[in-house]
Amino acid sequence: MANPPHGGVLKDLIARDAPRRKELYDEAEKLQAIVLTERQLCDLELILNGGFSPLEGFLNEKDYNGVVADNRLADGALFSMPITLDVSQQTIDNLGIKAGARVALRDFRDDRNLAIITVDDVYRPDKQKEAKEVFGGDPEHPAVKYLYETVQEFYVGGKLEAIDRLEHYDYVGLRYTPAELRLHFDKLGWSKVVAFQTRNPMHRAHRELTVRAARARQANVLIHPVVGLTKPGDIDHFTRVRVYQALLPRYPNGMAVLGLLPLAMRMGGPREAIWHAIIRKNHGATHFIVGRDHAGPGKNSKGEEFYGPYDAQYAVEKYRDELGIEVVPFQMMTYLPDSDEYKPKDEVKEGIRTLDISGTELRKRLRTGQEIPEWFSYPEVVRVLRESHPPRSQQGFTIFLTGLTNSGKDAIARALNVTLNQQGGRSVSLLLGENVRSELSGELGFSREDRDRNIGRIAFVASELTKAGAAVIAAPIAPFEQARQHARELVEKYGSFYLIHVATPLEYAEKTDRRGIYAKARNGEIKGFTGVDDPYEVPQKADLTVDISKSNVRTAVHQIILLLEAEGLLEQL
Ligand SMILES: Nc1ncnc2c1ncn2[C@@H]1O[C@H](COP(=O)(O)OS(=O)(=O)O)[C@@H](OP(=O)(O)O)[C@H]1O
Repeated sequence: MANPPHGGVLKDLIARDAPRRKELYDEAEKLQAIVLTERQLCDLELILNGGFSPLEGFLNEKDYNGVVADNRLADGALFSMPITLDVSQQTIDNLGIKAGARVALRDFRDDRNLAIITVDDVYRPDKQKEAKEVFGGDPEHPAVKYLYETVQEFYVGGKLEAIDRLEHYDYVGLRYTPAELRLHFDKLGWSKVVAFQTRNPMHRAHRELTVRAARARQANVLIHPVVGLTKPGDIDHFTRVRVYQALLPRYPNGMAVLGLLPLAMRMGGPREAIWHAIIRKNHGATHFIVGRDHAGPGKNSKGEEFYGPYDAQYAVEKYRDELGIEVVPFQMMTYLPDSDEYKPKDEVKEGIRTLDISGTELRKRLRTGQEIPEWFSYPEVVRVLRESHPPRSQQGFTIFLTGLTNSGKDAIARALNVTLNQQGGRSVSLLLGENVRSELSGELGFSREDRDRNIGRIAFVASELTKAGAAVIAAPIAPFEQARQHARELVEKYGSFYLIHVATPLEYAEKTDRRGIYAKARNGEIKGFTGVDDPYEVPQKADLTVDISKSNVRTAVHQIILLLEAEGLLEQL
């Protein structure tokens, strides 16, 4: 038998309300609806399927206050994370949200009504208190930032009735609800299950750790990775799930099961560890691994940890009797090359050689294509990671040339296009200012606002192409620093961005202008022309500055190629 859920009863609202589904569906069609955000949707899914038992809805003020202050719902039950439905004053007014009202909760992805909330109360949370008590208060903590920057001013509390489950289109077969997982364990005859939480790829150390934890208790393993929302910058869940799938056959004798958890993490360290344990208990696990710095968000900008390395372990220890799931505290595993085995760090005798590869080092090796040794990970796992992290020579990038009309930026862009095509290995996209203007920005003029919009479009296209692995060459005037910076930020989400300032002086650009465009600007035929009667902000930190009046197009292209070469972006021929 699987572990009893938190509070004794699995609050599987989907199953509970199934007989009334049609009735609720029809009612919701006539109700006002709150369209849920991504995080609210994740929370809703785990309320509806019982993953957050004993919750049956979003917290009302009494429960919220108890959870924030004391890790307790109003009835005294242990619960450590405030699960709240935040709305703006405008939404409250528009939808007429007040105590007693029934409001539909809608999925923004497909406009389906998933539940009805009967409103208990609408209240204004003390965000400062929530930030401090729940997350420790550091304004740089991602959940605190989210609380201040994204969460609306009011919370709506109330119980839910379930209309339907959320639709998923990825890894459907691995998305077990708590009830499904419990049934699965029953079918397998598993009575002891050690759950392992992760938001990262798993390697040999994790496999050794989980097998060790299970063997010591004659238990099985639930690999229970988070696929809802994790920390920005984490490896995407698509890649991670392929990693877990590749790792699974490495467990002895079918010891482990893989199930995906649609949780929106808060990176709340100790609070999060208690919450995670409750969630795993609800999914039927009897044991839960809590490692070093469990669910911690790393360091703040001053280099300080948000939590102590073992704060999460102390927190679960404090509530061990009430938790009803045995917490397995774990040290970091380290590799002992002389005996070719993994051991928890605290069990390694002094003087014994150990080897580790940090997350940063791993990312570097993936980026550069450097070897990842077999003692660290399995070849099939590394293969999956390499597919999603091609070496620099196969990654996309954007060369963003900025400068005055006839500065030579277009000639450099065209010549670079030819040079990169000759090199091969990537598709090359050329976004010349005038082409973008005719194909994408036909309705825009040359006011600051329109220019920003134009650069915004170029940045969007460049970032999408960079994501797809292309070499992008953009050559608009882009006279404003802010818009160029925005373009950099957008592209750098997916690849490298290089700002090339074509700093050919105005006099030269004007003197050599065979199209007569400067003449038109001078005699007033074209108004607000950059360099003539409209400003050009000189880039503060260009990656390269070239000047056609002093050298030539060939030299400029060569300099750019050398830059790309030095960055490892060009195939080593
Ligand atoms: N008022 C005014 N100011 C500046 N440029 C003007 C203007 N009117 C038309 N043009 C011609 O439009 C071409 C494309 O400009 P951009 O899209 O690169 O400008 S911006 O980056 O949006 O500011 C640009 O050509 P290239 O510089 O050759 O691309 C200009 O010649």
